Amino acid sequence: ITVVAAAAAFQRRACVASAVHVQHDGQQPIIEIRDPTIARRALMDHAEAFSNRPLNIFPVALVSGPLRRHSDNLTSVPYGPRWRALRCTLNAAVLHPSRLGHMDPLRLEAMDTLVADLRARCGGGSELVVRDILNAAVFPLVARTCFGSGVDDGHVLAMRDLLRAFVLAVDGAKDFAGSKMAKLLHWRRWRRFLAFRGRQAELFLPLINARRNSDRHLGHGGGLTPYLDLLLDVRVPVDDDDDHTAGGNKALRPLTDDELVSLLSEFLGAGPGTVVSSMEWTLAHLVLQPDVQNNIRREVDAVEGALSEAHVRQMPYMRAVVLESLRLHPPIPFALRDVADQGNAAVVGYAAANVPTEGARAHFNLGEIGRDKNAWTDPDAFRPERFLAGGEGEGVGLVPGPKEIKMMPFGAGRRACPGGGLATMHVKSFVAALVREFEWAPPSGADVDLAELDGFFKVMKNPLRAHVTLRPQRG
Ligand code: HEM
Repeated sequence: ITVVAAAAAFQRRACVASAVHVQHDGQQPIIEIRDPTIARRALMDHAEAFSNRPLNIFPVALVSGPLRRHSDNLTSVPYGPRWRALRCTLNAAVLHPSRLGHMDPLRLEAMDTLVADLRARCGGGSELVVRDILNAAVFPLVARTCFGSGVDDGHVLAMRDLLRAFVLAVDGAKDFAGSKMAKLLHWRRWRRFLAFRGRQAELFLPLINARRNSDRHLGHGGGLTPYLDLLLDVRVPVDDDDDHTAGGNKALRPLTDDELVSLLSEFLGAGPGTVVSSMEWTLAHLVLQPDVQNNIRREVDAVEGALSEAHVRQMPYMRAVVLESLRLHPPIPFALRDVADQGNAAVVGYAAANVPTEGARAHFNLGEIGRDKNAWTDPDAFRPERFLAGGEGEGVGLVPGPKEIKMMPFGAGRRACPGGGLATMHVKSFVAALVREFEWAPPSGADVDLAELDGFFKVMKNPLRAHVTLRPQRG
């Protein structure tokens, strides 16, 4: 959640001409990188220097003072043994490719719920705004991946509402970032913002304690282990220092309640918003390009029965569509890094004497990087075919390898997003179900507006409205 929140705090900059742009946000210089070659040099060749995010990633600190480091999540923890332990835990839980199929029962249930909801709303055919409908299906899926399938609907709804309110508050927090005077002027909103932390704890701690006191090791039976269970079992180094760990001080401890709340809210914040944003952008392009929709339908209609992970994994055109959507509309606008010293600033191509860059942040502009005209022909066009065999994007994956960056919607280097496989599996599966059951067309007398809004997530400025019609029964 901190990654996406941070992105919200720093809106898209006006200057798009140069590959690197420096400005101050009132507190520290921000070096914005828009060029994939510079991004690769920093994140791959100088990975060591660009492996941490800024500590003060929110416009205001949620937990301040010495307590701050004690409530780290994976996004904020410095690169080191604790980061490694947390990242392995997340991978082991749900993100490892071998685990994606274990989520089929939960995902298929969520897809059925979504299809039933849309059927009920569209009748013979009707115009719908889809974002909230998508979110209503995706959020419970992510919440149950996190807390287990036993969490009741009321609790899921409360978490969803809290997260939604938090997103709005982060967008609003820009007004009081930075200055004490602004905090005084906006004190009501500032206090409300700080209260989120407490409300998250109130919602999560009963679930954490219930799980802690249950026989949670029984009954997974080779199925999906909730993320929370793994967090309760993990032990992290007491001393988060590579030298000490290597030197023998390998004392371990369980995670604190504060850390658990941070990690769980990171999971709930990272998943649904990004996935729904990506689904909405993808559907918008399908509405605009019926030929693309039909190509997907050919792959989807070839599947008999449930759209399992194994089936969806075998759909090259669908994969290409989702990659193209992420290239053009990365749901998180920026990847952030610390630029600890002047030397690191030189790596990204900026070390001018007139702006001290010591202690700066690097903002990798993911949208601009994905539309680089040296990497792509006609970079602003939605053309999934580029990712098929023989296309200029053949071999491009979710996260770039060390040699070349052509797009990086999930970031790059050591701190790249570990959730890409899971997220794209969700997007592909839901879109497959929606294209199988419904025809998607523009609303009558209106067009689809592809304008972007860089808020907490990069979303459609005007939420997608589509004419949705139930397809005739097949076979
Ligand atoms: C379409 C969906 C998603 C997009 C576009 C996305 C994008 C990103 C980006 C751009 C970053 C920063 C990478 C960097 O700094 O190089 C990131 C980090 C992260 N994401 Fe995602 N993400 C998505 C879904 C998810 C999901 C589903 C999860 C977890 C369930 C997740 C968990 C994380 C975590 C934990 C980090 C921090 C990793 C670290 O610092 O080691 N993300 N994500």
